[in-house]
Amino acid sequence: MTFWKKKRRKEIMAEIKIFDTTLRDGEQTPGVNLNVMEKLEIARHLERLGVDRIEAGFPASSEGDFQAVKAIADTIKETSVIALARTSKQDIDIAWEALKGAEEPAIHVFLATSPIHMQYKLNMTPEEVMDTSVNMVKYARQRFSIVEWSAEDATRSDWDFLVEIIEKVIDAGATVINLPDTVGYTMPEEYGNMFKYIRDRVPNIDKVTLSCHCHDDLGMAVANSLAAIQNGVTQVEGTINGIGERAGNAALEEIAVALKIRSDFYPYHTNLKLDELKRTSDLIAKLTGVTVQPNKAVIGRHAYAHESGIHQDGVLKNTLTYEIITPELVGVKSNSLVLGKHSGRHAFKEKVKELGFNLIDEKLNEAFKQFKQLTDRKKEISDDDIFAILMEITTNSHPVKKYEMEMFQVQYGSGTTNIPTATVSIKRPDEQIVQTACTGNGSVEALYKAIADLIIEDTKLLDYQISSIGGGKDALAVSNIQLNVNGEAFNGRGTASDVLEASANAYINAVNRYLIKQSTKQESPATI
Ligand SMILES: CC(=O)SCCNC(=O)CCNC(=O)[C@H](O)C(C)(C)COP(=O)(O)OP(=O)(O)OC[C@H]1O[C@@H](n2cnc3c(N)ncnc32)[C@H](O)[C@@H]1OP(=O)(O)O
Ligand SMILES: CC(C)C(=O)C(=O)O
Ligand SMILES: [Mg+2]
Repeated sequence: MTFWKKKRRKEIMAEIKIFDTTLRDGEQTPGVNLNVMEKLEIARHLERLGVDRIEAGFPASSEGDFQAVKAIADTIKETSVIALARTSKQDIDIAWEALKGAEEPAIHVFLATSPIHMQYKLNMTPEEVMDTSVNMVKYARQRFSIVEWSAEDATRSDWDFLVEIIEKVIDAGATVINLPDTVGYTMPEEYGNMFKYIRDRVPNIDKVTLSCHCHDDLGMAVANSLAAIQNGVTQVEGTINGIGERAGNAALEEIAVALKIRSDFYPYHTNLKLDELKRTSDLIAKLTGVTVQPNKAVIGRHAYAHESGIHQDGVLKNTLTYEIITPELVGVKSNSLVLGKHSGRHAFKEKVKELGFNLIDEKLNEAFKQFKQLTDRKKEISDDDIFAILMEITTNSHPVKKYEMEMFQVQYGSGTTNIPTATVSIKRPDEQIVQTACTGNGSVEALYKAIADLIIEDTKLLDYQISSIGGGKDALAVSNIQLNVNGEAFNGRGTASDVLEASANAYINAVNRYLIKQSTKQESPATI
């Protein structure tokens, strides 16, 4: 295609807005519990990725969510920030308090419309659902110029009821209508037909943006979203890496890249900077502790790897034989700056930029110091190693007093005479240094028993994973754990060049995340 033909085609390609709900629906992934600093860093990455709207949370649901939405609304200026609310004046008021500092405050009000939800969950008649939706959309419009209304469980709702209620909420002032497939039940053709049915019958439908929101229970979330787009939807909701409640949400990276690669078939485009996808995905995987499966479409680690001889032969002759997406398109770098023992500040600063971080001088110096310490222990420093340092620096600097590991020693043993024994010394938040020794069936168990003894909070290990980042025998160990702290689940992560040190760091990290959450609760009441 010539340059002018391409330009002309782009002009006639309709724009699809990307609504990212990684921080709201994505955080509903079991065990995921992001703190304010982490959410803010994710929001910065989403802003740079070019999403059109960030759903930052559900402010009325908790103090932590309120704080995070407020911090994001006050900081993110290039992207519209939206928050979720039930059809309740109190939820809408709390959302306003969190969002009023945003460039363009927007609210997302939802109420279920399916018979099963109305009867059993809400205990409301269809008429009550209709009146409540209309009244709360009107109420929200008194403050917000953008009001999205969602018919929760739309795909199991009566289509004629949807036609009726949608017309009324648009008259009440809704500016976006979202029809979610809340339980991932629908099929592509059926979902597309539902949007067509609504567009053909709701007389004022052209006044609003139509939005889709799909879950992946039957593995159809991306296909369903594309079918919705083909039937008049101009906003698509989803999460990066497809994380979310149950089987997750539609993976935004898959939708955006499908639209790009098959632009011959789909006359649509998004505003995403596709080469930002990989680092955004990496950050979210690491902060949430939800790792991306290696064969995941678009951003999985194997998505660009060719294993078998015939494929390798084909790729060597012409990459197009087996590669429909180039790794560069989504920001998978093949030959970027390699850093090591002899690298200086300039190269390090460049690498920090390349990895998507923007650090003030003080933090940059701290990161450089940690990088240099690592080069004393490790010959080759990978991007993943540097990424781990930067994440700790940017998201772990909350002023709350935390637990710190002072020293630990593990004596390994097998058989009946040598019992694994760990001696641990930690500094508690009140600065007191305490020490104990414990035995266990293995080194990690002995270590964790000793740490648990010294931690004041009641802790119980729910899940433990260990993996490595980078290659070679001096790769960094990463431990991702889930810990019950005083009755609530927290993810913890730890990185170190030693497996036991990474494991210990993960345990302490999970408890410190609990402390950060507690301090957020005390700092500012969300109730107004
Ligand atoms: C499809 C979705 O993703 S919806 C969003 C889901 N997200 C969340 O639930 C966020 C986390 N949730 C929470 O922290 C809590 O559930 C809270 C704070 C929101 C509410 O907690 P509680 O007041 O203890 O209520 P609980 O969760 O037990 O029950 C939900 C109540 O909200 C009602 N409700 C559910 N949806 C709506 C709605 N859209 N509008 C108004 N009320 C609603 C339910 O009927 C129920 O009311 P009831 O107490 O009169 O029976
Ligand atoms: C709140 C709504 C939009 C939702 O997440 C769903 O229905 O899945
Ligand atoms: Mg959802």
